[in-house]
Amino acid sequence: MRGRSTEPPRHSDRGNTSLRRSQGLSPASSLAGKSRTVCAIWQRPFSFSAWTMFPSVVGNQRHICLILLVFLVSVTITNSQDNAFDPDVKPIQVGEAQAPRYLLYDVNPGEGFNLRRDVYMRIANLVRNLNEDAPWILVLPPWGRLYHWKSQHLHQIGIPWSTFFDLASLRKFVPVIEFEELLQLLPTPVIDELYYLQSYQNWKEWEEKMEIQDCLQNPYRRNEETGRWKGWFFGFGETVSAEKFACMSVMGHASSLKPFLLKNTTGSTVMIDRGEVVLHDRFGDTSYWECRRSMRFSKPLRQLGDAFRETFLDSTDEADNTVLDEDWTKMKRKHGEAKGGPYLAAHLRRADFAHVREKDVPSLKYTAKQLKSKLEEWKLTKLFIATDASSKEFEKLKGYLDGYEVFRYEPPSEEVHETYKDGGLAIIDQWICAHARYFIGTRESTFSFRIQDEREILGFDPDTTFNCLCGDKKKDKECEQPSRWKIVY
Ligand SMILES: C[C@@H]1O[C@H](OP(=O)(O)OP(=O)(O)OC[C@H]2O[C@@H](n3cnc4c(=O)[nH]c(N)nc43)[C@H](O)[C@@H]2O)[C@@H](O)[C@H](O)[C@@H]1O
Repeated sequence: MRGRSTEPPRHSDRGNTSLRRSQGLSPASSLAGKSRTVCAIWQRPFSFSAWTMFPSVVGNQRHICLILLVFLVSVTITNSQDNAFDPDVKPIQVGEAQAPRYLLYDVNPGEGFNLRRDVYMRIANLVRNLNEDAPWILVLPPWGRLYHWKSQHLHQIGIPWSTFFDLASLRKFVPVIEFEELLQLLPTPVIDELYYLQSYQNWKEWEEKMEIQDCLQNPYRRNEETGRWKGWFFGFGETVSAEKFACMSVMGHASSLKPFLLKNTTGSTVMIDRGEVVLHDRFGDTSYWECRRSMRFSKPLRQLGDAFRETFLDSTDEADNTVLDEDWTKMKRKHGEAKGGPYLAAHLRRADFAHVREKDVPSLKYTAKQLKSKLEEWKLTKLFIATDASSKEFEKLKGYLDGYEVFRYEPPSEEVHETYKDGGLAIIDQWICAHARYFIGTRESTFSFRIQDEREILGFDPDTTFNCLCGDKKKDKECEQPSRWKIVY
């Protein structure tokens, strides 16, 4: 299967053309809210302050409400008529709002943080697509049990998304809630339907298809007493279970699950595990980038990164032209607008990566040689290194970089590490790399890819972003540089 341990090919283009659409909830779901608003205004006397500012409008209030109501009903009916995949869907009647349904997902336990972020984008686009027809809410899978999070003294399970990301920003793309919020809403901690995705075996030609089949593997177990299915459930497996379970073979894009979810499931909570099996609907289009832009890091993490930049790297947003608009939907930068702080940043992925992708990861000595050459070219003396290398390796690398100021992020207190965990420190590393005058990453690492995205959002010249270190053996050959996946609005 493509795209398991590494990011999927960045060229997925087959898919549902209906993905290009305006933002926000579907007409159906927004109708539920809008109809309530309309009725509230209808019943309200003329004291409603915004309206009283415009007497002529207030005078026609009832007429406007009536027109709005007729318009909203017709929009809903038109949309339901457009619904090609399910003729049975009934148009929603005013005052009869559909309850939202909840989509949960999980990813192969072996995957790292930044590949998981990529899977979030596939599922978020699916949920956005679902919302064109019915109100669905995406349930954010708590973070935990990640192979790369090595700090044993920290409890790193069941971490809510708000620790790492700004939920208000995510919600400007698609409705989301934390898993623990969902548990508070449910009468019992039971997920109605659970589908374990798997790839088709021995396929010859790629075609979009799916079917319920025997499980090739299954990490869930049926409890004979209750008949319910038990499993990891983001570390909440002691209490959480699923009512129904099936394995589903899939070959397709994330939104290929839409008709299945709308027509073949009835539960109010539906979970798909192994979300990485489905591909991006489209890689690199406007919708992809909107979702990516909505994945703002949480403010405290950004502030910690900014404080480090200012203290050690003489870097501030004002001086570097990297001022962030708090509302991502309003932020649109041109390439080259961002200048970046007076330092060079490198992401040096080592640990397991150095074994799995031996040819792409240079030795420390050759890394230093490449970095020195870039520092000279850019006339910079400060170097920030984000790395999962051990302290011993880092000191060795520093030894090769004599004459330069070399920095690595250290949390200002143990409390910061305890609060934001290994995942938070990695995000701060990414944030600092994203603000450098010049960035060079590790080939094929999704950690480096996400830094490249961030720099595209900030408006850097792509020449300063899409660069990677070369393996030792590539010294004399041409070293392939990363594809330039530029932002589109
Ligand atoms: C070999 C493969 O590599 C793939 O990793 P790759 O794409 O680089 O990137 P990720 O999927 O993020 O996984 C690498 C993890 O290692 C840590 N890490 C890597 N580089 C740094 C760094 O510079 N600073 C800090 N603080 N932490 C770092 C961090 O926890 C990060 O999420 C994995 O997704 C696959 O599961 C597999 O392990």
